[in-house]
Amino acid sequence: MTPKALFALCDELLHEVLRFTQPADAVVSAFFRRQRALGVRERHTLAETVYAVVRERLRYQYLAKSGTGSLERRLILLAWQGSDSYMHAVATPDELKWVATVKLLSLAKQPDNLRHNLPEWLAEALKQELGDQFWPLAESLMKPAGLDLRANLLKSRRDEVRATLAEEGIATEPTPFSPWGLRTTGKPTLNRTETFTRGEVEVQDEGSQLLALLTEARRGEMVVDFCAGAGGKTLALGAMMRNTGRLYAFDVSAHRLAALKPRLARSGLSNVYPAGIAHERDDRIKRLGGKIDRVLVDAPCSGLGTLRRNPDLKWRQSPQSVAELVAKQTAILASASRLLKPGGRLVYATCSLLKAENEEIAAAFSAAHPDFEPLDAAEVLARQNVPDAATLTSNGYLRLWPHQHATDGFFAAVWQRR
Ligand SMILES: C[S@@+](CC[C@H](N)C(=O)[O-])C[C@H]1O[C@@H](n2cnc3c(N)ncnc32)[C@H](O)[C@@H]1O
Repeated sequence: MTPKALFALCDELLHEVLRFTQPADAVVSAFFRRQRALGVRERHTLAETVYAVVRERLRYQYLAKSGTGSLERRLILLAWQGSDSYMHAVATPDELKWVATVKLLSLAKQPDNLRHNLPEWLAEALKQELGDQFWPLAESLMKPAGLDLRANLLKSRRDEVRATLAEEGIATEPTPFSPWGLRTTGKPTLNRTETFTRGEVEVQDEGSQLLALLTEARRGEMVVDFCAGAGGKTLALGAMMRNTGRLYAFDVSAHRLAALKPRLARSGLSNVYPAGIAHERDDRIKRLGGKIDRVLVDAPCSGLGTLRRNPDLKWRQSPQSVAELVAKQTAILASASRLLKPGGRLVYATCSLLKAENEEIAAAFSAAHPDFEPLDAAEVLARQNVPDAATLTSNGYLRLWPHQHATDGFFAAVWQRR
């Protein structure tokens, strides 16, 4: 494809993504499905350029106030992630001069929003929560995330998986906290490796692995993954249970549960029972009331802890959408808790950074449910051989931050039913 044609496609894709009516990853995948002629590198360039604009949208829009041509073209020239030769083939000498000049502008004396690139409501909430840690967090949220993997201990060991991946050209390091985790650099195409097709490894952020560990799920138990989605945590729970007992994977989205099927087949698990539910008070939940040993509620949330991967979420969420999520989270947690037997374990988790979806939900649940005793997440993780577990928690809750722990932002609260 000629540089000019690639720029034209980038313009079209950026225009679609910046409408923010659909998740950016869905828009990008649908676009690539329509543009079959695009090669791997071209796709990479388009996606990375568009994501760079979304990540630092306020800064780029400010810089693009000068210059000529359509706004999309100016944004692409500023954020271009492809080769310089393409840039030189497409941009006029004046445009090249303009890009070089505006990129040197200092934003130090400009309003904060041009540096943190967050909507005002979110920046305010995070500043209140984090104080002087706000800026390190804001900076980390503008960087792309690395890729973490989880070794499937049902099929292999972490060091063995690391060795076979290395043989297949993928270098990894053990993650610092999760005993199953491996961290890669760059973006390797994992699904072409035999280690992956044999089911010995899955993609999973280290933070998600720690959430699964908080359940302490064991052999022979009855366990529910209440909001299982495509089953990232289900697979980890099934392996913790050593493929014994019964693990229900519930979700209201049949479409998401369908994505669990091929992953289950690779994983070697046969103790998982995926089931679509209509809502959190579905009859199936009532029938299982009081019978379950462990329940993980990986609640639907704003996803703001994943801004490194999904930077469009900051432009798609709002105080209104967060308020709606809070109501949903409260209802799901209350309903899911009824599944537990006395002595059973409840874990509520989100990938949100906001107190409203995290500590406030957990505190309200504790106040309304005196029969649930809060457990200290650091003690639970230490029992699961997580090193330095106390550095991962605050006030007894798991609190992971991209700038501190190099994971996505995660929260979890743990209770035991009396
Ligand atoms: C954070 S995602 C789950 C991610 C998944 N646990 C994983 O590890 O890949 C939240 C999920 O909650 C589901 N959900 C939304 N409302 C629900 C409800 N009332 N009951 C159960 N699941 C619900 C969504 O469909 C979504 O898949």
